[in-house]
Amino acid sequence: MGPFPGSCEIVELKEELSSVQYSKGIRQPRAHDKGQKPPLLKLGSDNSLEDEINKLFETISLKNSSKGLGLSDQAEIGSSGKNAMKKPIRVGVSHSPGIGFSEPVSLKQALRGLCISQASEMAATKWLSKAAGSPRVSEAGKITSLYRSVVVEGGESSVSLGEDKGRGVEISLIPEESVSNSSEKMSQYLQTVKMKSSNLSAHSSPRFAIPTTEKGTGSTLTNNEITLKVKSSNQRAHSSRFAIPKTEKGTGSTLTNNEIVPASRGVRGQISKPELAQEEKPNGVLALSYHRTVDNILEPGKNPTSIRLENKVPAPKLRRKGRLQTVPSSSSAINSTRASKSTRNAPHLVKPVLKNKAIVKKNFKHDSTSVTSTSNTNNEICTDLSPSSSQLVCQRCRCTLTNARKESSRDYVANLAPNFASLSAEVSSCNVTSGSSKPVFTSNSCNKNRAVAVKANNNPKIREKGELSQSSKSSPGEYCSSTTISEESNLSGSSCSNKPHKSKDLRWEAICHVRKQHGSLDLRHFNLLKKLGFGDIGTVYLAELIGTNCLFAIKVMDNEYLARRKKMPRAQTEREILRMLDHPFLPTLYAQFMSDDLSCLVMEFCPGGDLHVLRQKQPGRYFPEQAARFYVAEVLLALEYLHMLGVVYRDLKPENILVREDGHIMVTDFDLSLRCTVSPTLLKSSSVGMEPPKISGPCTGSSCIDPFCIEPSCQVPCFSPRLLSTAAKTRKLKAGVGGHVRSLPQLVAEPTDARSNSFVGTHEYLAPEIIKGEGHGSAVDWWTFGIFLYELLYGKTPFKGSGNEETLANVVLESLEFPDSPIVSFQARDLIRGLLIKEPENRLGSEKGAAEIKQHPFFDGLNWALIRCAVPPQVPEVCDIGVLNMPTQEKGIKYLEYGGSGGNLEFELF
Ligand SMILES: Nc1ncnc2c1ncn2[C@@H]1O[C@H](COP(=O)(O)OP(=O)(O)OP(=O)(O)O)[C@@H](O)[C@H]1O
Repeated sequence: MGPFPGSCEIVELKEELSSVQYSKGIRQPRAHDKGQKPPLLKLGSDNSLEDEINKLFETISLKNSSKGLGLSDQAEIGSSGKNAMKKPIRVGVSHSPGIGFSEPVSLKQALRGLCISQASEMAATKWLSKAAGSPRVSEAGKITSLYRSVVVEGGESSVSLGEDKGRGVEISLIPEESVSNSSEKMSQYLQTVKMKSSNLSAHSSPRFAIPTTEKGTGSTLTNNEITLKVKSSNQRAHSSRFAIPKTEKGTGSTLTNNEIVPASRGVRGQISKPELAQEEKPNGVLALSYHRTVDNILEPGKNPTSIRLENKVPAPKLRRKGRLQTVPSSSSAINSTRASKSTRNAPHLVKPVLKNKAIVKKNFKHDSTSVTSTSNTNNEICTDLSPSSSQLVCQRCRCTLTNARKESSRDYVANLAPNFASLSAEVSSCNVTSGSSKPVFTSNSCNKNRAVAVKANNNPKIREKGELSQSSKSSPGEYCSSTTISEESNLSGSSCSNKPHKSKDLRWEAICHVRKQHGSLDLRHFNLLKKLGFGDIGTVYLAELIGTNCLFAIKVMDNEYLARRKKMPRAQTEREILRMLDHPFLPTLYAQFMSDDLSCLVMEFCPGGDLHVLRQKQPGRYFPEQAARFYVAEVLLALEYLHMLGVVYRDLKPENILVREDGHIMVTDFDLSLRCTVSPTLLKSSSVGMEPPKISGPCTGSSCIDPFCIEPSCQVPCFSPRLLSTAAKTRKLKAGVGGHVRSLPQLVAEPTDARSNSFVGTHEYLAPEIIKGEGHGSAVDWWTFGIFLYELLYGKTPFKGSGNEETLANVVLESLEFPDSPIVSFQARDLIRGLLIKEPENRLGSEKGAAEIKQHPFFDGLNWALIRCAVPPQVPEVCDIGVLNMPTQEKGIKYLEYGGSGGNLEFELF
C-alpha cells in the first residue's frame, strides 16, 4: 500500500460531506479550516475494495501516529489496519462550530463521508468485525486507565487518588499528558468506542456530543458533590461509580440535588457541578480535582472551585455509637423551626375510622380505641369532615369501602392521572369501615391484607363521581411544588394532613396519641426490636411504638456524621421527598424528629424483604413472568407518581423495592433522587381512529374484575397478555405504543424535560446518557425500569460485564440480547426493547411518561386502578419478620452503622 499523507482527518471529512469530491478515486485536497494540513486520502480506483480499505486504514494509522493534533477537534483513531477495532476509536468533538465536528461521528459515518461506495463500506464493516481480539479488552483497558487516574484509598477520612496516593491529599482527574480531563477522556473514549457500537448496536446513539457549555435555563444547582460509598450490606459485589457532569442542558429545571452519585450496587458518588464551571478552561475542557478532605465537600448554595471527593465509608468509627435513648433537643435549628412551624398546623378533627392494620398487633384494638377517643383534639390528626355517602364492599373480605369519594377528593393526582386517582381512591378506602365513631377492625381480615376485588369497578357511576370530586377538591399546591416543599408539612413531627390515603391508618392514630400524651415524640417512645439494615446515611431499625404494638421502620441518622461527611443534602432530599409521598407503593413517613443529635424518620415497616432477596429465592433465581409483571406494574405506578411530584427516582433496582406485609411493593431510598419542576402539558393526540380506551382485558364483561385473577374459572388470566391474532398483533406492533394512544388529549405531568448531569445510579442500571455525561432527565427511570424488568425475568441484568468498567462499556455499546432461557413472552421482550433504547429521546416513556409504558401490550388486561387489590405473587409470612427484642443493655446505647464499614474503600472513578 502506498504511503498516504498522514493527515487524514475523519472529522473534517465529515464536515465536508457535501463537497468532498473524488476524481478517479482521489479525493481533492481541501484547505482545512484551522490551517492544518488538508486531509488527503487516495483511493485507487483500480484496486479491490479490500485494498481500498487497507489504504484507508493505513492512512488512519498514519494519522493516529502523528502527534500534535488537538483532541478536541481532531479525529483520532487508535489503531490501524485490521486492528482498528481492537482499540477504542475516538472521534473528537469540536467546540467551535465550523471547525472539526459539531457532532461526533462513527467510523462508519466517516467512511460515508469519504464517499466510499456502499459496497466498500460494507466490506469495511465486515472486515472490521473480523478484527482479531475483543475490542472490549481495549475498551476495558481504556476505562481502567481512566479509573486509575483516580484511585481512592479508604482510610480514616483520607482519600488519595492516582499518583497522589502517597500524599492522599488531592485527586486530579486531569490526565497527565493532556489538557483533557477525565470527564472528557471518558466521553472521548465513549465516543471512540461508540464507533464500534454503531456496528454493534441498533440502539446506539449516533451522536457523541460532549456538552461543554451551560445550556440550561433556569437551572439551580445547590447540591453538588462527589460522594462515593461502599455498601457491604448488599449481596452485590462492591462496585464503583463515577460521573463527571459538564453541562446543564435542561430548560426550566431546578436541580437541587445535582450530584454525581455512582450508586452501583455498592458504591456511590456525587460530583458537584458549579465548580466545574469555574474550572472550565477556554477550550471547554474541564479541570477537575478531588480533595481528600471530606469537610470541603460542597455545601448547597456554595460554589467551590473544585470537585471534591467524599470518602463516605471509613468513618472514624466504623460503628458509630449514638445514643438512641435521647432527649429532644431544643437547641437545634431544625427543632426550633419545628417548634415554630408546629404552631401553624391547623387543628384537625379526626374521624375515628381505622383502616389497614398493616403491622399492628392484635391487642392494639383496645389501645386504638383510647387513642382515637383522645385524638380529636390533637392538632396533628387529619381532618375528616366529609363522610361519603357512597359505600363499596370488598368482594373477598366483605369489608365496607367507604369514603372513596372523600378520600379521592383530596388527591391532586386525580387531576393528573385518572388511573392513579381511581386507584388511589379505591385503595385508600379499601378495608375501611365507616360510619362508626370508634375504630373498628373489620372482622374479615382486612388485617390479612388479602387482595380484594372491589365492586367499585362495576359501578362506573361511583367511580366517575369519585374522580370528579377529586378534581374539584384537590389541592395541587399541597403537593406539586417539588422544589419548594412546604416546611409546615412535617417539621413539627408527623402529620397526615398531606397524606389523605393514610389518614385512617392505625399507626397515625397511635403516633398522634403518644405525641399528645407526652407532648412530643422521640426515640424514648419506641422499642427498638431489630436492626433491619444500614445504608449510606443511616441505620434502619424495626421499632415498636411503646404501648401500641404498632411496628415501624425507623431510620436513624447521626447529624454530626452527616455533616462531617457532607451527606446532609442527601438526607434532606430523602426527607423532603418522603414528606410528600402518599401512595400505596411508596413509603409513608409517619413522623420525623430529632433526638439528641440523631435525626429519625419513622416509616412504614416492610417485613417481606426486598425483591433482590426474593428473586434469589425463586426457582432459577428469576420470577415467573406473571409475578414480574405484577411487581413492575406497581413500580411503574410509583414512578409515575414520583415523576408527577417532580422526582426523578434514579436508583431503581430490586434492592430498593421492598415487599410489604401484604405482598405489594414499596419503593424506597430517595437520597439519590433528583427533584425538579413539573409543568403538566396537555398533548393533543394526532392519531385518528385509535383504539378506544380499554379499561380491562379479556375478562371485561365477565364477573371477574380481579386484574390478576388466576382462578381456574377464569379461563384467560386477566393479567396475562391477550392472545392476539397474528394480524392484530402485527397491527399493534406496527403501530407501536403510539398505536394505543387514545384520541383524547393526553396529559403529561411528568418532568420529561428535566435535566441533570449527575452521575447517579448503579452500574448495571446506569442509563447510557448518564455514563456519557450527556445530561439526563426522567427517561433514566424508564431505562432502569427496563433493566429492572429484564432482571426480574431473566435473573440477571443485560449489560453486566466482568467488571464495572466493562459493564459500563456494555451499557453504552452493546446491543440488547435476550437469553434463550427462560422463555419470556414476546410482549415482555418488546417492552424491554422499547425501554432499553440507548437514545433517551427515543426511549419508550420519554415523551409521555408512564402513560406510554402502561399502554404497552405487555400490560394488556391489567386494570391499573385495581392493581392494589390484586393478589400479589407472594405474601410474606409474619414469622419472616423474625422480630427479636434487642438486648436490654443495648437499649440505652445503640450503634449506628453506615454502608461500607467493611474496610478500605475502593473508589473507582473515571
Ligand atoms: N421501611 C423499611 N422496612 C423494612 N426494611 C427497611 C425499610 N427501610 C429500609 N429497610 C432496610 O434497611 C436497609 C437500609 O436502608 P437504607 O434506606 O438506610 O439504606 P439503603 O437503601 O441500603 O441505601 P442508602 O440509604 O444508602 O441509599 C435496607 O437495605 C432495607 O433492607
